[in-house]
Amino acid sequence: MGRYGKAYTISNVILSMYVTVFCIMNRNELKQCWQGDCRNFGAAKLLDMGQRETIAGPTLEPSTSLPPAIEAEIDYQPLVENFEIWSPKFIITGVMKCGTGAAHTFLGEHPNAIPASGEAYFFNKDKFYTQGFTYYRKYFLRRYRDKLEPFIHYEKSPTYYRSLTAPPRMRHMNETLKIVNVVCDNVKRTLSRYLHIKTHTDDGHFVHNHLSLIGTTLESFQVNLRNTIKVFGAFLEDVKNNEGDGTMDGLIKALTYRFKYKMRPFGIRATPDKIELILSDGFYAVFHQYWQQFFPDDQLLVVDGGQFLKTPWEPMIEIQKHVGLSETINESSFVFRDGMDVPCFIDAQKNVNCLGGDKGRSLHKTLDLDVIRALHELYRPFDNYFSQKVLKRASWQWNYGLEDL
Ligand SMILES: Nc1ncnc2c1ncn2[C@@H]1O[C@H](COP(=O)(O)OS(=O)(=O)O)[C@@H](OP(=O)(O)O)[C@H]1O
Repeated sequence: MGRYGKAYTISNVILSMYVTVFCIMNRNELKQCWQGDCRNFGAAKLLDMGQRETIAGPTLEPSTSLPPAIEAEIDYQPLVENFEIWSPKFIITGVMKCGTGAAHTFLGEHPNAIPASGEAYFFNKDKFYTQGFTYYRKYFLRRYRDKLEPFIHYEKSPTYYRSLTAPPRMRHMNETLKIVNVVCDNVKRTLSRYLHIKTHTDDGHFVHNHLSLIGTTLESFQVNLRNTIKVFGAFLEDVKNNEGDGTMDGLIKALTYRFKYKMRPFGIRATPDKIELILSDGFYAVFHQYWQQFFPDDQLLVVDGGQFLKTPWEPMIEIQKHVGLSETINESSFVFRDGMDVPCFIDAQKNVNCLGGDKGRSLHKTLDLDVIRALHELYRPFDNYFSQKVLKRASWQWNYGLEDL
């Protein structure tokens, strides 16, 4: 072989090495790697091929529109072996007290769905996330004899929906993950949340005495709530006019900024009135738009949790379709048992599965009419913005406490 022949062979080898590397990495990965950041190098492909026990993350570029402090907090954990097999394919992310337990329990009756063994709070609590995916995997090791292949794992932790770290961390875990968010009438949610805090403070389950800050009885809670609604309403008006442009759009944008920077009314430290924290948990539009930064709309399902009390098959059919399960659970899967005013699951052998005793606290309690009205007034523009502008669907028919008027 002559001098030119040798040079031709060497340049062909270099070219084919370059083409191979380029095929493994996408254009962005390559560019980043040239610039010295090779964390993303073929990570997803290595995972598919199962070549290493742990792989370096993240598989996706971090979002560009997060405050630097949050970017730093995300701290992606490496994925682990056999991840494709055990990891959840969908997650119920909230909303706390909206019927997430009903969604989780009823889905657990599906022959191809395997629930996690508890609420993991893995993606929003650093003390769990920093233990890595080996720790998270433990939630999915339980064996179910009655489940059929192919099965899919799922998890629910009802406070993921309002977390800054959960969406990017989940996307890092699996960019095709399906999300289910159960929202509900904020007036009933406020009552349920109070009763939840009261029960768990009284039984010593909660370490901090939140109850003393919001009202030790339902009566005193309502006295405080009346005052908070007034002060909070004025605060929101200020934000709308001074930080937004006086419109609802502007208010939502300003609140989104406040959410991302953990300011009042979202940051625990920045919000001295703890009732405001309960109320801002109902600004679903703010949270949902944040999730939209990380997942496409067709992976984000929102259902009305109020339906779990009357027609649970409706949200169940929507959820099964969304996560790719057969529509096994339908109207015939539910029964209203004598003496119980909530639907329970009934299987082919006539076994009945009702939700545990800590669900249904709010069903025989209510708030005073003036409080109900004031809360509806506060939430109506937010709920309408969420349904019409964000989800592009008809308004929710939320009128808790006003049904018979
Ligand atoms: N079928 C059925 N059976 C029992 N309870 C039902 C059902 N469907 C919805 N609900 C309502 O769900 C409320 C609890 O919501 P969550 O499960 O999301 O609560 S939690 O965040 O997990 O603590 C719970 O709120 P409370 O009434 O305040 O307990 C119920 O009203």
